[in-house]
Amino acid sequence: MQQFKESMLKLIIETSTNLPSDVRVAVTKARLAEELGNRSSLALDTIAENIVMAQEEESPICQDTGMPTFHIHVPVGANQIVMKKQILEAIAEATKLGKLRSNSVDSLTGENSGNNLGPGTPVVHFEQWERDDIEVKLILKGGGCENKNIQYALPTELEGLGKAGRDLDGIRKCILHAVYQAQGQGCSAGFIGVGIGGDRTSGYTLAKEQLFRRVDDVNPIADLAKLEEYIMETANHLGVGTMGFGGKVSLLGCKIGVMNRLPASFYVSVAYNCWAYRRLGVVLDAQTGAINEWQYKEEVDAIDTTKRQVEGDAGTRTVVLQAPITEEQIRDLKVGDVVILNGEMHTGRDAFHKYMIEPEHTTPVDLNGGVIYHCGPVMLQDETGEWHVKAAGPTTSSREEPYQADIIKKFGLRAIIGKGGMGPKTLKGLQEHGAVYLNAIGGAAQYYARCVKKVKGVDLMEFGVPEAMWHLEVEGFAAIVTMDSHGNSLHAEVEQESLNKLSDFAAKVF
Ligand SMILES: O=C(O)C[C@H](O)C(=O)O
Ligand code: SF4
Repeated sequence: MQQFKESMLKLIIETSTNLPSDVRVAVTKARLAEELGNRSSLALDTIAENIVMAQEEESPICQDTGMPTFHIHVPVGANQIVMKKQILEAIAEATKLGKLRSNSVDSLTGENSGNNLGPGTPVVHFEQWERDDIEVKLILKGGGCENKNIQYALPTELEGLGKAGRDLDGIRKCILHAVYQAQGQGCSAGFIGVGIGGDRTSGYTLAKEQLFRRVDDVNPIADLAKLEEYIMETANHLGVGTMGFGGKVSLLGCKIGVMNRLPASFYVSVAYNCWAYRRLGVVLDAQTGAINEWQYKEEVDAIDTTKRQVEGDAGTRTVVLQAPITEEQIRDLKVGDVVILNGEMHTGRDAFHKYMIEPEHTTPVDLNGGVIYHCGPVMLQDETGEWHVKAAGPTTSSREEPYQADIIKKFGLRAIIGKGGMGPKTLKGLQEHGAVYLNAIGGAAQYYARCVKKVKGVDLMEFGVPEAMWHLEVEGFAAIVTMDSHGNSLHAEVEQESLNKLSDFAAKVF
């Protein structure tokens, strides 16, 4: 097993940087299906470019490299203790190389372990089988889409769909609702794994196991094959679109599994995975640990990175801004404008907002007219001590909803960049204080990393790398105004429209 650790390191790096072939095919299909010239198609262009960049640079597709979860099949008698130890070493090594973000945080103290190791991280499941080789599958599922997982207990009442009973039709309603409630926050268009039955824990496990199925397989259970097909067709009528921008494609894959349940419980558990659906597998020689075969890696057509939309399509206006920004410049912006940002921006996410809301705390730099980017980047420090951005896409903004309006006021911010949109309190704050919300393309971590020309410094490092306040000099950072200073929110609009469409599917189908 002398090559096992090296094989695991290869698997981790490939999974983080090189999207599986079936997922690439699904993204390409989405680009062809989306209406040319709309915002979702623009976002898909960026996603396609990002996928290719990540592979070329061997850098993380998305900065959130997720919870590394291994599913391993071993022959009887294989030494699982040694394998687990080497997996942990490979995880720490991949983190040091900037292929994984340090993502393991002490839930009580908030301390980041720095190497992706800690209680519960990574997740490693072993199972024995009768073959004499080893199979290791790995999924890197990020936190934003994990937050959009949902578990239903039937019977229940669902907004837009009414009663969902303990039958196939009730299950159908739960799954449609799951896609609706995710909106763009889990970086749609996503993939869902569904677990019917089990208990609260095994139901979710079953749902997550579905994510190891191939996007193009056909469910062996006829009823579920029919349901999967129905969901794929119907969910794409909800109009959520890529990033929740509205559009024809909201779902890229749906896989449903079933297990028995207790008489009193009927769970439908849904695991939502973003478009950055990073999972690969390898088959290893059990003696040497060498890789004999890769899974989910077929020859497929290269991702076409030709822009399918040109600026100015669909009446899109492009505005170039240099930070710091004036109130007048902000008041001029409307939902739908594309902003190209140059100058300085500062990252600030969960720990930053919670800390800065306290009256006695202030930022180490002047933020008047400034830009806060909801982002937890992957960073590497060179021998001279200089920091470099390895991946830097946006994180889900809605988590900052309780704080954002007050933070805008307290520091005189003019722009907030994130993804998935924010709620009514922030919208009101933007209007009152003359600020704007810009939606960057979730998961496009290489695309945005390229816009960072210099890391000017870092503060609040005690929060750990993803949560620290990074001061970045950017050039050509493109994002779309989705909430303006006049009370308009594209997110509120798309959510309402998709709820209306959801109610079109309330009638019994199965
Ligand atoms: O933690 C992150 O960087 C992003 C997260 O996966 C999210 O989708 O919000
Ligand atoms: S930022 Fe988006 S693409 Fe990245 S892990 Fe989170 S949900 Fe997935």
